[in-house]
Amino acid sequence: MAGSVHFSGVRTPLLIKKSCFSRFPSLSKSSNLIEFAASAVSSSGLFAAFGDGCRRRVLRVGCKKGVEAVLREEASENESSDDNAEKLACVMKFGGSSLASAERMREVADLVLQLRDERPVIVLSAMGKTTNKLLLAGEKAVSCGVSNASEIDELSLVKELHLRTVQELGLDSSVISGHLEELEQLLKGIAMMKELTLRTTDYLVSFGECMSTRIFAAYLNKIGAKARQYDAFDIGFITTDDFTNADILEATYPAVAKRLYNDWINDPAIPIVTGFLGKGWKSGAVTTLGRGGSDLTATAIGRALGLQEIQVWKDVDGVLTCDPSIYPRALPVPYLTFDEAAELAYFGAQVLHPQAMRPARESDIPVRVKNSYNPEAPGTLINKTRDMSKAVLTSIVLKRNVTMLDIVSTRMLGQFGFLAKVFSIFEDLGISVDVVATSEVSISLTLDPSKLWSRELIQQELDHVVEELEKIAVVNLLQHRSIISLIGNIQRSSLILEKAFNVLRTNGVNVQMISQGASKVCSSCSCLLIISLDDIILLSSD
Ligand SMILES: Nc1ncnc2c1ncn2[C@@H]1O[C@H](COP(=O)(O)OP(=O)(O)O)[C@@H](O)[C@H]1O
Ligand SMILES: N[C@@H](CC(=O)OP(=O)(O)O)C(=O)O
Repeated sequence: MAGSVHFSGVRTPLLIKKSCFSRFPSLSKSSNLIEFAASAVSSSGLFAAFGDGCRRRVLRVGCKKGVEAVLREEASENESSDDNAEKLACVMKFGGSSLASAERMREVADLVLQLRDERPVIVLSAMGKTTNKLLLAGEKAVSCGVSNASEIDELSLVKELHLRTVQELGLDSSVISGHLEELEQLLKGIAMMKELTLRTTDYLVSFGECMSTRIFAAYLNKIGAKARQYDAFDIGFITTDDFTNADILEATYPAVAKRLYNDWINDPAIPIVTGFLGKGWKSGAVTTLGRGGSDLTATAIGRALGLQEIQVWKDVDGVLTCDPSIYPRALPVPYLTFDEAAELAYFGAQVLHPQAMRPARESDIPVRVKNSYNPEAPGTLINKTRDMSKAVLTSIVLKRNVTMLDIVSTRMLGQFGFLAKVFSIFEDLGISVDVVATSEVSISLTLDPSKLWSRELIQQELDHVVEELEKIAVVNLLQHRSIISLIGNIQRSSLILEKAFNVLRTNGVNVQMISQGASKVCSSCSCLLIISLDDIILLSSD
């Protein structure tokens, strides 16, 4: 294959079904449009800065002049009244795996109190596997009939987990009973409509984070640590209206800073914020940031408040050399750059949300990945740069069940406009392209199903893509491929590839596509090898 290139960032917009939410009053949690919706789109890009006097902290604010002026004014007012007050200094995010039970909530509360001097903002995901259960409950509600909606197994499991947790923590069930009733009503509504839109899906899963944060805040208050619960969609997390995969808009940063900062100054209490959730700037409805999106909530808060450190607490000793479910002897990687971490996440490492590094990188705030089950472990520290002199291969990521297309032009050599036509087809169909390799007359690429949340591309969509491409090319569709991403030192890429190919050859595995992305500025590279599913099974068992 000649002239192989890698475009890791070629993305096309997601097609979104029109929602029927407005016809569904019982589902309409919040119909208010966001006050500063206009500033979200017409952001002036002006930046204001105010420091906290004693710390390396610059709050950069990209917003419309009006909001900016208000903020600056309030900041200076606040600064005069709180010169000696201690400011919020770090954000600690705990995922579902850290919050699976009452016992885990207690342990996380102990951890938060031990690190109280760091004056943290806490971001929480839903408890355990609640998000998956809510999604499944929603799917079942579509076809189970209104009278059966209350009996959906997953609803019972969610209720049971949350009520048991509340009881074991010695809290009053009123902390979440309203949410549980509303959740049941919502499932009945879905059953009645026999339809689950992306918008309703987001509203449905939001119950997980809304309940976990309420329980945790109530527990901290009960044990005498003053805490205050916040729903992210109520404190300024403004997003696009791309339900199930929304992007945070710039207006979020000043709004969140203003709300958390003012409350902290006026009446200090540990802020407990829902991860994963936002508010669509046009619809005013609850949105979510894509699976694992609480990591992004944490880094966005870090950037909004100009904090000193962002901590992401998981159930592993940091970012590991590969997925421990594939290779149990995987080791923690002590240091990573933002670019390496983003690359790792983008190519499928479940440990971090693909977009989470962006706010941290933009504001240059270190991110520490720690283990809530083993707080003593040093974890992984992610920064702008690191010493690469001894680095060879940093991490291996496996992405399974990838669809690959070989597209060969039916025209003569040297035809111009072929690539443009191919990509415009993907753009029109709203399908995201992942890895790309080209030669003079052909192009091989893989399709990224991640924008179509929690499901693979369906056969109908694939048939449609092939049909459109066949108008200009001969197309070969290959399903069930796997991408092995080798993330390592750009200076050692030949050594990395030599070793990788040695292993593959020894195991009789043929590589069907190869692509290397390298950035001259970030000194790391990612080599992507695409092989068949059978071969990956062979390699994993070896
Ligand atoms: N390279 C990797 N390093 C660390 N964990 C990984 C990696 N690849 C996959 N994982 C999986 O990611 C999980 C941690 O992420 P996640 O489940 O999202 O945590 P949480 O829900 O607490 O945010 C680990 O339990 C591990 O199985
Ligand atoms: N609860 C959401 C958001 C999230 O970030 O979860 P976690 O931190 O447990 O991966 C999800 O399951 O996707």
